Amino acid sequence: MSAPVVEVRDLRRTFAGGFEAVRGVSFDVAPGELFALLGTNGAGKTSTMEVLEGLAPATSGTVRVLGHDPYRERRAVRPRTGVVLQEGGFPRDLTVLEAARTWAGTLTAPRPPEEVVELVGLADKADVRIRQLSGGQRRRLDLGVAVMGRPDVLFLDEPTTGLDPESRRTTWEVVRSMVADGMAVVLTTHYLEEAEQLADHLAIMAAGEVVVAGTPEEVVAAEPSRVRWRPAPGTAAADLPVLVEPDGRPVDVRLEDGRAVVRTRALRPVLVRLLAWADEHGDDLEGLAVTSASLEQVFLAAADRDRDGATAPVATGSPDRHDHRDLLETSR
Ligand SMILES: Nc1ncnc2c1ncn2[C@@H]1O[C@H](COP(=O)(O)OP(=O)(O)OP(=O)(O)O)[C@@H](O)[C@H]1O
Repeated sequence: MSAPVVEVRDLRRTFAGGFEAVRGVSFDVAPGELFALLGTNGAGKTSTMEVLEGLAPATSGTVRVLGHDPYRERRAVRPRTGVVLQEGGFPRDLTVLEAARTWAGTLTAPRPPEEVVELVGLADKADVRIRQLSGGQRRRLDLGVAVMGRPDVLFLDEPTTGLDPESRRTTWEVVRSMVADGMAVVLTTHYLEEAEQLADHLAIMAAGEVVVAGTPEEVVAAEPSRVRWRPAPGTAAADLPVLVEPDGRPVDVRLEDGRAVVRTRALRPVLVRLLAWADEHGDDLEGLAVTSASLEQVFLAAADRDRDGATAPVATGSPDRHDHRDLLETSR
């Protein structure tokens, strides 16, 4: 396997005043991989990204980008890194194409500016001045400029916040094509759909720690699916089915707000057993609803842990997955 493009080991970052915003974060990003960093507001995503981008030193721990310390060895890292310029990076009197050409002039082997302008869907705006672009169009120009030098790694801090769905899609297509060409991308986002669509691996941060990490499938599989129904009036907890998972572990079955609720990571076999139990006991399982775990559910559970102040990492590996989102009617 090729060496990781980004290696983060036990990264900590404490701000002046003593606030520890990043508390022992570790992850790797391989070439041609998109890694998404998710988390609630203030979870520490930007504080982490700034260290990766070489804008701030780590307080402790190790960060390597392309084998170098991005802060101390900025010169070695910077030319091979894609950075999205802050808005206003170009004189606003320049047209889109002039700005792209100006930037190309600073690079050793740039993509042709016309190609980049086309790539980010701004071909029809090539001769429009930057001051006349919408905010979303400016963001796309920034992205085009960031990938113009064919960097090995691209850092994107909330690249699609505030973009309309079409601009967001264009951004996704650009990022996808870059990843397909072998670029590594580290992305922070508040859009779970974005992470689900793009990420090879993701980590959810809460209060400065990674609380869940893995492929999107692993992360979702770590959260139990739920089966609910309305039991007959007067049903007590002792009347609920006693179910076991295929490995013999007892299934969590309880009464919640007048509903019977089953939580399991082995949805299919447990559902089969529940239906057999219902047949045997003449129970209609009225209002039966199956909710497969979703990234949103995992995110909300992580946010809850954040609120509770308990951020023990959840290990995810390659669990025996029973993902039947396509087969079952789901309800939230
Ligand atoms: N310069 C600073 N000095 C002190 N505390 C800071 C500083 N910058 C950020 N913080 C704090 O560090 C924590 C993490 O902030 P950070 O911007 O990394 O979060 P985030 O996950 O990117 O959030 P968001 O989703 O809102 O962008 C927050 O509690 C924030 O208030």
